[in-house]
Amino acid sequence: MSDSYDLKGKRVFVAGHRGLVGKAIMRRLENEDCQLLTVGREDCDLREQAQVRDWFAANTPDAVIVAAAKVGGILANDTYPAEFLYDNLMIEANVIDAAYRSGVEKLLFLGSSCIYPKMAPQPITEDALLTGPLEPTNEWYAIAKIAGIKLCQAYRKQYGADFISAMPTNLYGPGDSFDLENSHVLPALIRKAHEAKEAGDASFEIWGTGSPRREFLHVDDLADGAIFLLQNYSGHEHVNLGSSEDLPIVELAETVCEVVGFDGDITKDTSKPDGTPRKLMSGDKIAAMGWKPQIGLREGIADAYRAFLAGERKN
Ligand SMILES: NC(=O)C1=CN([C@@H]2O[C@H](COP(=O)(O)OP(=O)(O)OC[C@H]3O[C@@H](n4cnc5c(N)ncnc54)[C@H](OP(=O)(O)O)[C@@H]3O)[C@@H](O)[C@H]2O)C=CC1
Ligand SMILES: C[C@H]1O[C@H](OP(=O)(O)OP(=O)(O)OC[C@H]2O[C@@H](n3cnc4c(=O)[nH]c(N)nc43)[C@H](O)[C@@H]2O)[C@@H](O)[C@@H](O)C1=O
Repeated sequence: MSDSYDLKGKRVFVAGHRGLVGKAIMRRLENEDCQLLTVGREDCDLREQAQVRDWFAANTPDAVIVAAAKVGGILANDTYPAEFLYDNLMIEANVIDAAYRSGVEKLLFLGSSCIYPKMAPQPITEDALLTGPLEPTNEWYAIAKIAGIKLCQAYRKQYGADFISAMPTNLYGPGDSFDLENSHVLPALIRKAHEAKEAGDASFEIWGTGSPRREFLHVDDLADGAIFLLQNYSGHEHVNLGSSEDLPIVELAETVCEVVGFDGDITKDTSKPDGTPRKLMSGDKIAAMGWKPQIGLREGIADAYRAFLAGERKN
C-alpha cells in the first residue's frame, strides 16, 4: 500500500540520534524541510514510561523514527540476553505507545534481519516471519524486535495509527562502534586489520569458521531507504531494507584487508560462534516501490575506514 507523507514543516523526532543509524538519519533529514527533535538518554531514558510520556506531551512530534535500541554483535547478543530483551521491549513499547497517545501522524520502527527463522529460505521474503525457530545467539533481541513489529501492526489495526516497520540488514559506516568484544563484524575487522598493519603483525584473527554469509548495507543507504519508506509507505507488513547481496565472512575479511592495506594472513578462532549460516533478505518489496541502494561494498568499506581513521566512532 502506498501513501505519500510530506515531511515539509513537520516536527520529526529521531530517537537514538547519537547512534550509527540515528546520526545517518539526522544527516539525511538535513535535506528535508523539517524540524529535527532529539533528546539524550540523560534527559529521557526511553526505558522509563513516565519520562517518555512527559517528553512526548511536552514536545509533540508529528513524525517519529525509532533508531534507539540496545544493539551489538553476535557476542554481545549472546552475553547480555536480559538487556537485549528488556531494554528493547521497554524502549519500543514506551515510544510507540507515547507516540499514539500524543497524536503522532507517522512512525517508523527499525527492527533487524535477525527476526527471521535461522533456516529461512533464501533470499528471505517478508512473509517468512514466524515460520520457524530463531538463531539462539540472538533470539532475545529477535523476540523484542518481532514485538516491535507487532506493536506497530496492533496500533494500526486497533487505532488506525500510521506506524510502519523496516528490517535493516547488517549495517556499517561512520559513527559505528569499533569495540572488539561488542561490535558487529565489519567494524571489528576494520580495526583488527588496521591494528595488525600498524603493529607489523603476520596475521589477525576472525571469529568462527568464516563460512557464514552476511549481507551489508552502508548506513547512508539505510538512512535514505528509511526516509523513503517514511514518505512513501503505509502498510501493515514490515519492509526489508538491504543491499540484496551477500558474501562469506572470510571474503569480507579479505576485502577489508585490501582496503586497509594489510597483506598478512587471516586465522580463525572457532571457539567463537558462527551464528546463522545465511540471512540474505529479498529486496523485491522496496525495489518495487522504486528504491535501491547506491553505495557498493568496497566503496562503503573505504568510507568506513576513512571514518575510523578520522575518529568518527562510538568507541
Ligand atoms: N547496526 C546494525 O548493524 C543494525 C542496526 N539495526 C537497528 O537500527 C537501530 C539503530 O542501531 P544502531 O544505530 O546501530 O545502534 P547504536 O548502538 O549505534 O545506537 C543506539 C542509540 O540508541 C540510544 N539508546 C539506547 N538505549 C537507550 C535508552 N534507554 N534511552 C535513550 N536512548 C537509548 C543510544 O543512546 P546513547 O548514544 O546514549 O548510547 C544510541 O544513540 C536499532 O533499532 C537496531 O536494532 C538493525 C539491523 C542492523
Ligand atoms: C545485525 C545483526 O548482528 C548480529 O548478528 P550477526 O550478523 O551474526 O553479527 P556479527 O556482525 O557480530 O557477526 C557476523 C559474523 O561474523 C563473524 N565474525 C568474524 N570475526 C568477527 C569479529 O571480529 N567480530 C564480530 N562481531 N563477528 C565476527 C561472526 O562469528 C558471525 O559469523 C546479531 O546478534 C543481531 O543482533 C543482528 O541483528
